[in-house]
Amino acid sequence: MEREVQRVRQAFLSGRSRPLRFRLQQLEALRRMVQEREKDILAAIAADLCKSELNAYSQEVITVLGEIDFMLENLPEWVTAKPVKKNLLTMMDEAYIQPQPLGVVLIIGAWNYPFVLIIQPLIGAIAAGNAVIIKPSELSENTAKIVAKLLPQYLDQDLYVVINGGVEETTELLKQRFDHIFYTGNTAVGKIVMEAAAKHLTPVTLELGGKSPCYIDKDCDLDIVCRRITWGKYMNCGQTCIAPDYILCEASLQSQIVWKIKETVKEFYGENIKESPDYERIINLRHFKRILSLLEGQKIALGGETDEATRYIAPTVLTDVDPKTKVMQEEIFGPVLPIVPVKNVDEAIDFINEREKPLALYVFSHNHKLIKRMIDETSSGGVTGNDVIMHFTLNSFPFGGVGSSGMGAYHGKHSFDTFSHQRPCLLKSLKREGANKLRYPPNSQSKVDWGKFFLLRRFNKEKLGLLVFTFLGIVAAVLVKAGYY
Ligand SMILES: NC(=O)c1ccc[n+]([C@@H]2O[C@H](COP(=O)([O-])OP(=O)(O)OC[C@H]3O[C@@H](n4cnc5c(N)ncnc54)[C@H](O)[C@@H]3O)[C@@H](O)[C@H]2O)c1
Ligand SMILES: CCCCCCC=O
Repeated sequence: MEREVQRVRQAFLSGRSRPLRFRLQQLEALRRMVQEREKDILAAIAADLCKSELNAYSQEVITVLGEIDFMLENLPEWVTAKPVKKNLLTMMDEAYIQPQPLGVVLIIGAWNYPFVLIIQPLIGAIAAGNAVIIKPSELSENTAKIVAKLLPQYLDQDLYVVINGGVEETTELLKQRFDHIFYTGNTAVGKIVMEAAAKHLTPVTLELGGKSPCYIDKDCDLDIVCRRITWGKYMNCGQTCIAPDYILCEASLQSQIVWKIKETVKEFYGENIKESPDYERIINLRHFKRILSLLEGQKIALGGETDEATRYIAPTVLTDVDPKTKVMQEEIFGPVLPIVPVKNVDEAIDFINEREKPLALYVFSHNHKLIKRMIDETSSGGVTGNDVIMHFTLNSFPFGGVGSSGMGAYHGKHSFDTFSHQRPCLLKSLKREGANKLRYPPNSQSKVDWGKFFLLRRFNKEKLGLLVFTFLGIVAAVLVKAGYY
């Protein structure tokens, strides 16, 4: 492992990942890989999650292609040095911020969207000029294998390396020194990653999970609300980091919500859900059993049917859920939707604030003020009002968590920034030494006064213009009087 990381570091130190032209060429090669080997990639995702190729394409491949195009379009502007505002002491100097690659980046992916969750950060890391080691999730083994097979066929083999393996290999990998670690997965392992990173003072981005609440106000169109929630909750069989985890609403709304979700489930997946190409399966038996255990003692208002052999769990809704029960203590990450009755929006806000900060928050209401209030008085990684999931799709947004749902963010320019060091560069001349005398010892009151003038004095542009104009006027008058003109 050590030798492998060393090999990647040597490739980074060769400097070839840095030129803009190289980065663009690698991103184009990655796009070619996705386009030319689309069938293989879709088949791998489909095999891992019992997902139709159409769904694999629209949930993962589209995002990857969109991200590459966005980078190719904007990278030339992002890599250029940006001049910064100067003060009176540096007025004659060159001052700019130059984004630079961090070095060797480790990307650890999760299994639930196994392709996009490693390739999207990879795009950002390449765009920022880094070398990368990718560790896909071992639970989505088909995608892990295809990525390990394809990447070396299209990208620089020494700069971008896939290492497959489970906990043992990841533990070994985490002992190595990296310049950034980008981890996607559960919060418990997030802590392990951060602890390992701390040994080398390596910065981390942690894309974690949590229980994302969904508040439904009584003032809304429940048909539309339930259609949107059904889509976001049961997509990928509930195994989505930003799926609405549970509903908060007034008790009287529960029966209508259950009825409307039931109708929508029928509309989306037909009478026989097991036959629907749009309904996935739970990733493995361990997660299947974990989700089943969350149903114990609950009032199942919809669904609840399961089949262990195929790891099928029907779209399920629980009503009158007690917040103290197990289903409300951990992220569900499956097709089970508890409804927790609350009296009103105040109680909903308190409920959210008494718990860990979630990755996403959803609020449904015709009342814009109520949505704004919910946003102002709570905290979460991201928010979508009157819909679910959709903030993920806008790459001008930073995507990430807050508190126990994660730290750092990515997507679009935010990925480029995450994998870059914003290096401040101040270039002075060896001339004009006179002005520098002010800061050299021995110090004096008049030097301090000049320092205050140069560094603390605020000029507004008009006043400064007037000052310069007056100064030039005086110089001109002196010169005229001295007979120069
Ligand atoms: N914020 C996001 O973007 C995002 C996206 C997807 C999933 N998630 C979250 O991830 C969780 C589901 O993923 P998961 O954690 O089950 O995925 P997982 O089991 O695939 O684990 C994630 C990665 O961690 C590694 N890993 C597991 N145990 C480890 C250990 N002890 N030491 C070192 N590495 C280890 C795995 O090899 C894998 O690559 C959910 O909480 C979900 O909300 C978050
Ligand atoms: C539509 C794709 C959503 C991907 C969300 C990633 C987290 O699980």
